Amino acid sequence: MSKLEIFLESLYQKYQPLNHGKLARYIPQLAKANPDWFAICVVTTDGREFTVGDYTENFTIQSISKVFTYGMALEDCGRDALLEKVGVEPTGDPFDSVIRLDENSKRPDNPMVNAGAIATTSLIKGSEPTERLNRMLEMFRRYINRDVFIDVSVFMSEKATGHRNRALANLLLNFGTIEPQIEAILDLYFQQCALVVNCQDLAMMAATLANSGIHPISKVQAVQPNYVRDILSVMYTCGMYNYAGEWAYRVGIPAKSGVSGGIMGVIPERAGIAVFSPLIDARGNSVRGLRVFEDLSQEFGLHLLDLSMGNCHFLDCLES
Ligand SMILES: NC(=O)CC[C@H](N)C(=O)O
Repeated sequence: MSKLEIFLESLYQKYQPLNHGKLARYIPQLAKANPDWFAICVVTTDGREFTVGDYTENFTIQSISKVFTYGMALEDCGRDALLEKVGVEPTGDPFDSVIRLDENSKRPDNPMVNAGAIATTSLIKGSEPTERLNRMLEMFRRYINRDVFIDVSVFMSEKATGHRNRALANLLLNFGTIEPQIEAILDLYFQQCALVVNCQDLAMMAATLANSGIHPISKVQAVQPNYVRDILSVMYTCGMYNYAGEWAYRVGIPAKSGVSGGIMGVIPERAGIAVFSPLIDARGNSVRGLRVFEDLSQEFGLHLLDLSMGNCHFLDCLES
């Protein structure tokens, strides 16, 4: 067994008993998750996979989707046009906050909070909703390398209860940031959040970003390489919501979390890492996920600054 496999197994044993945190309840379907689910996956940029726990368990991707639709909007509109609509400034506020939107008016701070993500999704090109949805699914397919689908009950559940996101969309419309078809825009946003993935998929998606946008197995270019740095920059500064600063300090990995309990991290040129465990803290980040990433970063020198200072020993840990 490689050092990495041994370490992943020990992390699983160490944190499985940790049952702090709560299931997300504000989307009723998410409350049906099993609080014991726990998986860790690492996929290297050359396609080697290391897994432990419930790594084939399906869940909806939720906010982690924001990373990928941001990449798609960059391709569809270009960097400058997108920057005019959505900034790249961390907020320090909860992911669904309306406060800064009202203060700044017109331009949401960044694409990783809900306001910015809804504005980003509104920029995806296509002549009508089905075409936009199909283009989005096609984009996700390039990262996952198999057919993809949407969990209709989670989608309907969020559509029926997502009043806060609807309020954000109305504010964005009021400021002229998005077009008037807000129900169609929200549908596409809720659909992207309801994309079904497992932990292994997430690690593969992260490994694709780590590999300049090329899927490690299929070798398909999932996103143009010149946008990968933009994507990783906003993940690094804004991906963990109002924990982003502490995350950069303690973990130092460009990452994104979602309320269904996933966290995906990118180690440039080396690997993608994903953890899935649905118990989340008050900020919406997986409790076990945070611990696992902290330990992995410490153990193998995965902090971006460790990488640039030559203190990373990730490649050694792949050896037996
Ligand atoms: N943080 C999240 O994962 C939030 C995603 C959720 N669909 C929402 O928009 O509220």
